[in-house]
Amino acid sequence: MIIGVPKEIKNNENRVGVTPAGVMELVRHGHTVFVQQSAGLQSGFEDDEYIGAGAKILPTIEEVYQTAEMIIKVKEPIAPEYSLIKKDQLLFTYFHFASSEVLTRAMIDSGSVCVSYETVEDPDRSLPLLTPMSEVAGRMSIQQGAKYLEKPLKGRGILLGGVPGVAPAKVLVLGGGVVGTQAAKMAAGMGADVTILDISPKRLKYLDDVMPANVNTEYSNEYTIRKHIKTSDLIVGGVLIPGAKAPKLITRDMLKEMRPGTVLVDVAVDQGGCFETTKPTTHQDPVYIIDDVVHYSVANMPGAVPYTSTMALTNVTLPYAIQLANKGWKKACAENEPLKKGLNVINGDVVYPAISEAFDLPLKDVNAYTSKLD
Ligand SMILES: NC(=O)C1=CN([C@@H]2O[C@H](COP(=O)(O)OP(=O)(O)OC[C@H]3O[C@@H](n4cnc5c(N)ncnc54)[C@H](O)[C@@H]3O)[C@@H](O)[C@H]2O)C=CC1
Ligand SMILES: CC(=O)C(=O)O
Ligand SMILES: [Mg+2]
Repeated sequence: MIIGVPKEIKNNENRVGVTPAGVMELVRHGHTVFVQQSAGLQSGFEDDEYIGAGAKILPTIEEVYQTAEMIIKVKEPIAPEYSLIKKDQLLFTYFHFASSEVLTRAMIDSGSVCVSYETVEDPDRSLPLLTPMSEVAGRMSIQQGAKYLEKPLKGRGILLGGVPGVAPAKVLVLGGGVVGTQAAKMAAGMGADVTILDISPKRLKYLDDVMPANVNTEYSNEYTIRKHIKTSDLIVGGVLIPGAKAPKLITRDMLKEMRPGTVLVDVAVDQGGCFETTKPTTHQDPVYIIDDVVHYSVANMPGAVPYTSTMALTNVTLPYAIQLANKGWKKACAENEPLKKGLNVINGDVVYPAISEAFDLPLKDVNAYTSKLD
């Protein structure tokens, strides 16, 4: 198969879809890989390293999309990329469709086949291609939160760990999945007083067993959220209903209950955000303030630490990319149930229920495609 790896063009998106090691594996399986010039530079990979691994370099993004049967990238295509996508082209990347009707309709209109990293789902309901980036973003949420709590950056001016004789900051984590667990671990390590809320009793039990003594767990509901926000200094949003719009757990009126300088980090922004006042921001301009509450809602947090993130992402995506390239998407998905869950849009049809629900679009049975092998 002819594979294309474009350079990411989203603001401060410094990751790349395939590393030179990944190129070498794909080439070894008999595929041809075209990498856009300087696509890996921000992640520490020079063009020469890709050439050494067997890639061919193309100077422009247009040529990459024009040449490739399958595109492997990191973030969802943004407006300037829409017209580059060809009918029947296979796109393997994050899409987060439920947060953008414009993107959903653009991919429907393109006639392409969209396999979303974030909805590939193992039988235990874990999301293997989202997990490493959630680990990065969860850890980063505390780093960013601690920074924006500083007074010159308009935060409350409190140190997460406090000092001897002065109480630490309170950190509230909504959702105890991958993001929430990593956030809680980091905040606890810095000495904060941490509370994790989740709706899964099984998850709460697990967290209670593994977390240190300065982390408490509570069942998530509006009552508990309203109680905690009054005294929390940093609130991290990490809830997820796979493929769907995030539930709005903190509503606009609740901001008035918070103390001035409270910091909200909405990691769930890529699925629409779990705070009503969330709107996506960029690494260039990451925060805004409403009712004296600082909002941080960067939709591609791992893009700021590409040395860590590109390796972590491609470690997990490559085995699936190889299957897609070796067998073609129909056979690969027919033979691999977790990968089949990644199919979101096929040749103009939405095949993932939560996306059809989000925008009231007709849903086509994915098996209508994968059971008919050419
Ligand atoms: N902004 C960014 O750069 C990044 C964003 N993300 C996003 O972070 C979000 C979380 O991802 P993961 O932690 O991997 O998901 P996950 O599936 O591991 O965890 C989600 C947790 O939310 C819980 N939950 C669901 N409804 C809830 C409610 N009403 N109250 C409390 N908890 C609730 C679930 O029980 C689950 O434990 C996703 O939207 C993901 O796309 C992930 C990586 C980077
Ligand atoms: C998951 C996601 O949105 C990211 O890694 O940017
Ligand atoms: Mg207020």
